[in-house]
Amino acid sequence: MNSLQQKLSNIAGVIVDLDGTMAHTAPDFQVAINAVRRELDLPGLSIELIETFVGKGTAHLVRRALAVDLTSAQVDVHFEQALDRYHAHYHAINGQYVTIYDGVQAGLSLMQQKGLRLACVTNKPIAFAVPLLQKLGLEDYFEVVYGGDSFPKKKPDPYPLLQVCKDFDVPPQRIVAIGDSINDAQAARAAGCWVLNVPYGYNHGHPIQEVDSDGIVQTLLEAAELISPQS
Ligand SMILES: O=C(O)COP(=O)(O)O
Ligand SMILES: [Mg+2]
Repeated sequence: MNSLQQKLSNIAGVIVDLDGTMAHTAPDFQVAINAVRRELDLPGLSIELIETFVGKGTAHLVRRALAVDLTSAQVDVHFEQALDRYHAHYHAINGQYVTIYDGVQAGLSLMQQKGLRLACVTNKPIAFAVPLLQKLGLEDYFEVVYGGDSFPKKKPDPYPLLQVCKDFDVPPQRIVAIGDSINDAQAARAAGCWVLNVPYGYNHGHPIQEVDSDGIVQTLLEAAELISPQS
């Protein structure tokens, strides 16, 4: 057993992030953001740029997408309506252009077979998160799902992760959080959970190797192979 496997033993539950970890959702974000920008007579943005805005919730995404060419005073003027329009556009397409990353179903299935309890904690609004999980056929893996608006605080605040620990009635050191961004790692560290990062998602344009975590796994299946409920 290597030292990472040792750390990830005696685990009771796993908290999995959604955008950039289970699902490549940036194409949906691009369609909805560019629809809002079109209504404001602004040109479309590339998926690569939009990916750097993902991970801190919808309000952050919309603000950053407006700030590409508007001053901060102009962003303030347009923000509320742009957010409303974004919600409408996103609602209309949620999941349409999304793909699941390799190893997600296999990883979640193996975690379940090992007796690990599963929660999904995302910064995506809960009204979008649950239908997306349903559409992708992933909803049944999770005992609980929390969105960025489920509580007054979202990742990188530890609050939603600590709530899962309470729900499962297990201490944070028996929980592993898995995510694609520094938000997931900071929330896990602050909660006292273990944290694994995946390298294929959206880390605000920064290499995932710069993030303080317990390890990087290539897929959720690799994570599932490392994590064990036995000490
Ligand atoms: O909506 C977002 O900002 C992304 O959310 P997630 O990476 O926490 O799933
Ligand atoms: Mg993410």
